[in-house]
Amino acid sequence: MKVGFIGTGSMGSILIEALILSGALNPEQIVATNRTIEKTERLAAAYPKLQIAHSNIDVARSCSIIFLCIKPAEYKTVIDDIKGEAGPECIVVSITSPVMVKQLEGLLNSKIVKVIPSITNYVFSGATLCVYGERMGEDDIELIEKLLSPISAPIRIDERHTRICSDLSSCGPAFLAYFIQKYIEVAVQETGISKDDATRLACEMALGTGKLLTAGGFTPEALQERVAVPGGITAEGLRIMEKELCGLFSQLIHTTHAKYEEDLEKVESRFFGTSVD
Ligand SMILES: NC(=O)C1=CN([C@@H]2O[C@H](COP(=O)(O)OP(=O)(O)OC[C@H]3O[C@@H](n4cnc5c(N)ncnc54)[C@H](O)[C@@H]3O)[C@@H](O)[C@H]2O)C=CC1
Ligand SMILES: O=C(O)[C@@H]1CCC=N1
Repeated sequence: MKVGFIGTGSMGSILIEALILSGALNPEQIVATNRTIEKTERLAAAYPKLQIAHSNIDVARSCSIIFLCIKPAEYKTVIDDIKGEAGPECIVVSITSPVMVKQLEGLLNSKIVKVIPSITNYVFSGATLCVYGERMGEDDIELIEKLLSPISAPIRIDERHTRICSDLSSCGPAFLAYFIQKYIEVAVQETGISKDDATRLACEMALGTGKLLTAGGFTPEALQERVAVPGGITAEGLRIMEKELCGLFSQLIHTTHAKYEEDLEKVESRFFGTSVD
């Protein structure tokens, strides 16, 4: 089985490396290309058996699974490139949230699955969000989940919830990292602790908290309750957070969803020419 990657930018290269390092794929099973081919050449320098393709058509011609690791604006070109080659037995995996499975089913004869990864997959953790198209049979689903399982927990989602699921799973690492960065910056400014010490402590804390909230069996509520002893210091900190952050998350979700609606419209107009703008 050959697995193709069109787009070896940030997410494409993370997926390729994670799949190789986890043992899910051997480098010789991978055929990859990118508009700027040097990006794929850099990957091939690290994994010499990985095959570089010099066009999107070559990837489609040689692979039974093709990952599209490109941005929404790039779909039209790539779909036009591969549609003559990606046949009914081929599984096309799209990793982009505002491109709908139905849109791809309308443009390609292949089986379609949307898989939204997360940077956390690089360390074999986090989710991959899966939306299966109508042409995906049980065997195809099993094949895709077998491929994704060594690097993630594949979780089936309703496509209507793509945005909020990717906010939590894929944008979440950046949001959490922002919180940690600000906490460190202020700790340094206010107390004179070194940035290195503060960073080490905060990052070890984040790792341990993640473990408690997964394997450790804690819910977020139970964890707070356990740490915030009555009359203690954590409770005072939580009181401030509740006061200062209460509107933040709904603003965050409204903002990501508004941007998503914009992207959906742009994709619709590029594919079908029916945008309002
Ligand atoms: N970065 C992340 O954490 C996540 C990204 N995604 C999604 O993955 C998609 C790609 O994101 P990134 O990898 O971060 O973007 P990126 O810009 O780093 O990578 C896209 C790659 O596609 C290549 N490309 C563009 N047009 C092409 C064409 N016609 N043929 C071949 N290659 C072409 C570009 O040269 C670039 O290397 C986006 O839709 C993003 O929303 C999804 C989940 C997480
Ligand atoms: O920032 C972005 O648009 C992508 C989607 C999910 C994570 N990164």
